[in-house]
Amino acid sequence: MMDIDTIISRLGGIENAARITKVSTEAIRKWKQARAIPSKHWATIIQETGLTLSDLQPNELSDSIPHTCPAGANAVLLLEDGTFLWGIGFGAFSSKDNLSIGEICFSTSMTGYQETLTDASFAGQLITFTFPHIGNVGTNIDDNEANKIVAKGLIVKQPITEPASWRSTSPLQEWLKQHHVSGICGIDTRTLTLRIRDQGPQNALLYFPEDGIFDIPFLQEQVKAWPGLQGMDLAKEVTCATSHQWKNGVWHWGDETSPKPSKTYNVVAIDFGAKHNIFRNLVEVGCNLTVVPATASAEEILSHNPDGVFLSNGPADPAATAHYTVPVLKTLLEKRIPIFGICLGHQLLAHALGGKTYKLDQGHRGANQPVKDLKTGRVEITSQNHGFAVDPKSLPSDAHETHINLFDGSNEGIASDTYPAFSVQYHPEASPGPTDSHYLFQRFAELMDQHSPNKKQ
Ligand SMILES: NC(=O)CC[C@H](N)C(=O)O
Repeated sequence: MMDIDTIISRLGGIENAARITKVSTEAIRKWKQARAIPSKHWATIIQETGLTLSDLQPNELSDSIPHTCPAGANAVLLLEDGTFLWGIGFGAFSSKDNLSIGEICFSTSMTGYQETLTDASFAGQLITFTFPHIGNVGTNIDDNEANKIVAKGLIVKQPITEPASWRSTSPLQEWLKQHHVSGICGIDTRTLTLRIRDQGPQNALLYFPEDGIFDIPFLQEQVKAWPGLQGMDLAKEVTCATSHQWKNGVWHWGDETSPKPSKTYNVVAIDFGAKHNIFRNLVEVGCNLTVVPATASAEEILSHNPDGVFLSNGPADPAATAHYTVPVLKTLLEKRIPIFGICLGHQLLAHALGGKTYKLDQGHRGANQPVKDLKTGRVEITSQNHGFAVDPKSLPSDAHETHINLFDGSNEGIASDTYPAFSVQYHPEASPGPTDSHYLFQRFAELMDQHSPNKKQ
């Protein structure tokens, strides 16, 4: 780790440092005194001194509390357990009024960082990727799963490089800036991941101040005071404002028009923070989609004469969202409307059937989770992003477990024996991830073929 005196001498002393950074010698003396350099000067200093990230970043977890920012770092990641990680910030600067605070989680996906950052299920969470190179292909206008970045912050190992893709329309750090989201690099993400794995989910705060001033006691207070995801309903914050139609199907290489499905179904999708690729896949199997807000009443949903209802993925604690959705879902079940749920939708269906959910010690986030279909014995490699799970023992006798996770045996799917309703914990739409489970969209179409209330009329 290089200290501030060495950096100033590398720049050729105070006079030269002032000339290179275009600030007064007075200001350089203040930096020396405070042992901190404001963030906006780092790019120039790195360029002029030829310093590398490893010269600047301690790159180890520290439980002791350094009250001054080490020279070279300009951003910090604080964990609730007292861990400090100094690093180099990118994307938007932080502000004290709008902190990047939430639960820290890791994703093992090697691709699809843009889809992950825009997946609304990540509301209230900071994401660290176990894959060290994030940002290599920039960002583009097609790979969004929502209209904005929903994750609270991004934590990566390597600095973001120039985008190497013909599809890129904006480098990752610029795109983050446009969406007012901060990132930090130079972090030992392996050690960080082990800490999250071993100690379980906890609060974290990423701080990248423009003025280089770190009010550590304030930041520590904030990270401790954040209430945590348990008991939190964030679906209301990420759902759509009003009902609307969804028309786009899956994007086919070189052709933006999907083949016309032979049958069509009237489907109402309840949006708890839905990923766009789920809707595209539903259109692909013939669904005419009406998307309604998370708080839509049963009357409103039924007024669309649905052949089926889809329950989307979404953020935070299903038990909190269940308070206002279970009465609606119970009405739909009683009316024998075919129901298909994904992730949060799966957990809400379990609640409506009388089951319970709990917080996992270790969430599943990545594109490599093996799931076994208990009926066929077939194993699917799935894309996942969840921190809560359905307790299969809590299910009533007329509902059964259909899929399990082969990493930890947790529940991955349920079906009702009384009602035409089934759901999965994982993400058959992938985006990012493998497409082994696409058949589930077809299964929903078949359920509507058999049980649509409109068929009987
Ligand atoms: N992707 C999702 O829908 C996540 C569901 C829920 N928020 C969980 O973390 O378990």
